[in-house]
Amino acid sequence: MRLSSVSIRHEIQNCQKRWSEELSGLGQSLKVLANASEKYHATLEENRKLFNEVQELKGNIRVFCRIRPFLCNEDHKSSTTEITGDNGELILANPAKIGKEGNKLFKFNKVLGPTTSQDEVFKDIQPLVRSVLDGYNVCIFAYGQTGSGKTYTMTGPEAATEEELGVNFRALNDLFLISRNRGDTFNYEVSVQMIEIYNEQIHDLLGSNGSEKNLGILNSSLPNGLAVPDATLHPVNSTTDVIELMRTGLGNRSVGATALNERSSRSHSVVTVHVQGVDLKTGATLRGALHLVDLAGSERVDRSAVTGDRLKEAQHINKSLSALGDVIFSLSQKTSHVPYRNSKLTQVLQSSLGGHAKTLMFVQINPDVSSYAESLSTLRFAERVSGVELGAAKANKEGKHIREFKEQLSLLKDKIAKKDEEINQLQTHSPRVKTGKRVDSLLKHSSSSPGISSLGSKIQHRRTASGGKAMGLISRAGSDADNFSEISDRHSETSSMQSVDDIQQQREIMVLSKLPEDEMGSNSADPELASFGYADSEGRLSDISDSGISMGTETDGSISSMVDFALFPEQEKIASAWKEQENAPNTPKDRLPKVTTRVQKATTPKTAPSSSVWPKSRDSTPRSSGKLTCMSSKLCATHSRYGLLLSFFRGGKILLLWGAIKSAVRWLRI
Ligand SMILES: Nc1ncnc2c1ncn2[C@@H]1O[C@H](COP(=O)(O)OP(=O)(O)OP(=O)(O)O)[C@@H](O)[C@H]1O
Repeated sequence: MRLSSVSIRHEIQNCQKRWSEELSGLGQSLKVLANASEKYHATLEENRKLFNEVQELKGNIRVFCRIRPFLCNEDHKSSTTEITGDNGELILANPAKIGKEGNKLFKFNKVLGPTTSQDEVFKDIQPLVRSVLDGYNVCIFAYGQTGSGKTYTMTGPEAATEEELGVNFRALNDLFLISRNRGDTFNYEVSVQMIEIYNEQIHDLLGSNGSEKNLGILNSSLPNGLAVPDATLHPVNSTTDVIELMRTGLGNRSVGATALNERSSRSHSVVTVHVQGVDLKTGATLRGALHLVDLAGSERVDRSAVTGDRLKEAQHINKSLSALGDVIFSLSQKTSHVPYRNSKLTQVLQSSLGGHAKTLMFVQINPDVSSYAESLSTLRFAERVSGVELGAAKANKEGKHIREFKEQLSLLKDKIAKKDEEINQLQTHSPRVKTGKRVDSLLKHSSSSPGISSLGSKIQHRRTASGGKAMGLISRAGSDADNFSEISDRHSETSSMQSVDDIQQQREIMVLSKLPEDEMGSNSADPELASFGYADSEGRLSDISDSGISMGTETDGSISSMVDFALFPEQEKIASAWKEQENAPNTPKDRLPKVTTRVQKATTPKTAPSSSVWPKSRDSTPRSSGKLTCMSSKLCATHSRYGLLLSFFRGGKILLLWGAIKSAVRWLRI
């Protein structure tokens, strides 16, 4: 008995030993497993991050799917959606099909379940919002059927508590917070615009006189990111400012009651936050814009049981959303033409959908069984959106000088636009202009060389080496003529008084003719043109005067016919004049300028100022010689033909007057 008890004890001890050894072995392998699983999770997390980074580099539109909770009046038991883990996967189950057959799997950047709070939603998009302060353009928009929670996500419910505030408020709050924190290095200015697109019309929601006016959209947004420049831009400095503005804006939104959602907004609302930051050290500027878009509900017209105005609204909404779909589709197909212009919505969002912006879409889902069809089409649309690559986002950073140049450029563009407007007004007021398109082109031509650009051309032509000074002089005369015609066209052509500007222009031409030889470029390639430079002012006065007269006699002798011819050259007249030129006995055909346009045909034979302007030609060749024509065509090709013609004509008028005064004085002396 004793022996057997000892052996049993030994056995037990051995067993215990083996167990403890096995246990420690198990423990070690468990540790290895735990390590492996930890690594696996870390790798998964890293994979997700890398995937996001790749998407960011490609510039993919990020898609977050948010499923709203059941409302009181909905059947809580039957949901069409099932979230599988936190990897962005979502299963949509078809209530008509039982089992796996009816399940459809969708994958997005993130799926937010019905219990996700507003704060959690914002945390996920916070980095995106903050990048606005680094000069990026960001667009966040909510898409989904009516009543799926778009307004809840973007703005929050009516009379929201602090926890219920939506993305709009939180984003602006966050921007204020960060901009204040960066106060030592950056000076930020934040301003807000709020518009709505209702029945394809754009209304300002923050305007003082309501949202009645229909605003226009720019084809490409201004450097400051404004696509709708006429919408009121409110500077904001605090959260209270923002809340005030949002209230005003929301109050102005078009709201109608549909059978689906009592508080259903029937318009797309776009809140744009413009941020401009100046680096206090370098003076460089950062410009970012954040578009927060609450789209109107996508709905099947039959389901919302609407008629009349509401039906019209629904049709407009669906049309603009399908235009959005077309844009998304062509972006994902990388087609050369993207149909942005098919709707106001796509026009407003153009810079965020096709530019180097960061774009995120909240796809809102109503989990109710009755909404299965809408949920399916919404998720399919979202899947297509997530495949769109916009290209890597780019920050809008500008050095101090570039900013200044850009400002100057936009000022100059403004001036040009104003001049064009003035010309257009004059065109409509002048009875003469109604008759011909040619005047259009004439005026446009002169408007396209405003004072500043012609100033540039003056300097440039003065320095022209190959053409010599004479050419430069002619060029200058040409560019001056452009200005001249522009200025004087504002006044009546038949006005008895010449404007001071006209006289000054003529004086300028004369002063230039007196420039010293070295500046004139005596080694001019074209002696005939160079000789122009030597003409004394007196001589040129009479020359120009002659030219005016001879131009008149070439038509029918009357000044009015001369003007008519210059402005409205008839086809046959031009053709016959041109034929005459060609058939002239002393005209070598190869020296005739090639006629490429009607305008040139019209002006060339007539613009050829009489030979007296060109001393050598007067002596050696007949007026209609090929040489002269060639010279005049050179002149014409270099500069505004019409402008020059008018300039000579007007010069002729002044000098005619001047000549008359001189002879009167002489006659009195005699
Ligand atoms: N996440 C959520 N938590 C609680 N309630 C929600 C949530 N999402 C939406 N709701 C509620 O659902 C209803 C409809 O939401 P909401 O008005 O935001 O829909 P919508 O998609 O903007 O509709 P519409 O297209 O007509 O503007 C509201 O009563 C809202 O409070």
